Amino acid sequence: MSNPVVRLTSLARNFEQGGEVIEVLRGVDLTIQPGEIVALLGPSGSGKSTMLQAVGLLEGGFSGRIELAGTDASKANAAERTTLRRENLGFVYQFHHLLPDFSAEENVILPQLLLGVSRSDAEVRARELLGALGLAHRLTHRPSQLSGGEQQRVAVARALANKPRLVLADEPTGNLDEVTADKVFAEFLGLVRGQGSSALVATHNERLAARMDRVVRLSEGRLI
Ligand SMILES: Nc1ncnc2c1ncn2[C@@H]1O[C@H](COP(=O)(O)OP(=O)(O)OP(=O)(O)O)[C@@H](O)[C@H]1O
Repeated sequence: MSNPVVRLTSLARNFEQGGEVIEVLRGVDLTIQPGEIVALLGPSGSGKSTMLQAVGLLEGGFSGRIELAGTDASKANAAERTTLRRENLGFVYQFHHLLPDFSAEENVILPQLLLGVSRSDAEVRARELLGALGLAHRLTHRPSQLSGGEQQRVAVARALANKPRLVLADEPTGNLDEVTADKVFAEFLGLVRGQGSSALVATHNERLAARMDRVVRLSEGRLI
């Protein structure tokens, strides 16, 4: 059997605020298998974003073990973490974080070039993804010329461009009205499933959570 995509063991994180220590994560254990789509629920401030930042290897300060595709990322140096991130992960946030001076297509091409994909292959992939998301007519638009739903679709295409083993999504449709959020989320899930990626999706939305394969909840620093 192949390695789990992620294995977290006793993941913990404290923050210090005004001399007081807040234990946000107090020993999180989680294993995600290839192709599994997991909803991460929890009240505001429970540590969902903190947990995604740990798995995304975006911040230090954590204790415990983070394994990505069989590699112990907790021991990796900064350069190794960057490589692990590029080769394994895709990110979608509540706000699109697209590069404002680049077109929709360029925003989806760039992460592929960073991984060494040829420009022509990257263009084919960008058009395939943007086409599947109904944006074939928006390739040359810049983010500011797109609607909120279109911007999030481009962000989804960018996250999936390199067929990451794991997509980390933090309230990916939290900034959209309900109807658009439902549509974009369905498209996101369809594409993630279609390419066999796994996903860990932080959300407040129980309705969206119910569409995923498994739901985990953060409560008092642990998963229940
Ligand atoms: N850099 C930081 N310094 C100090 N405290 C922090 C820092 N980052 C997060 N926290 C605290 O950690 C707790 C968890 O924050 P986090 O953003 O992970 O929660 P969340 O579950 O994602 O919340 P939300 O649903 O509102 O986005 C909060 O109490 C927050 O104030």
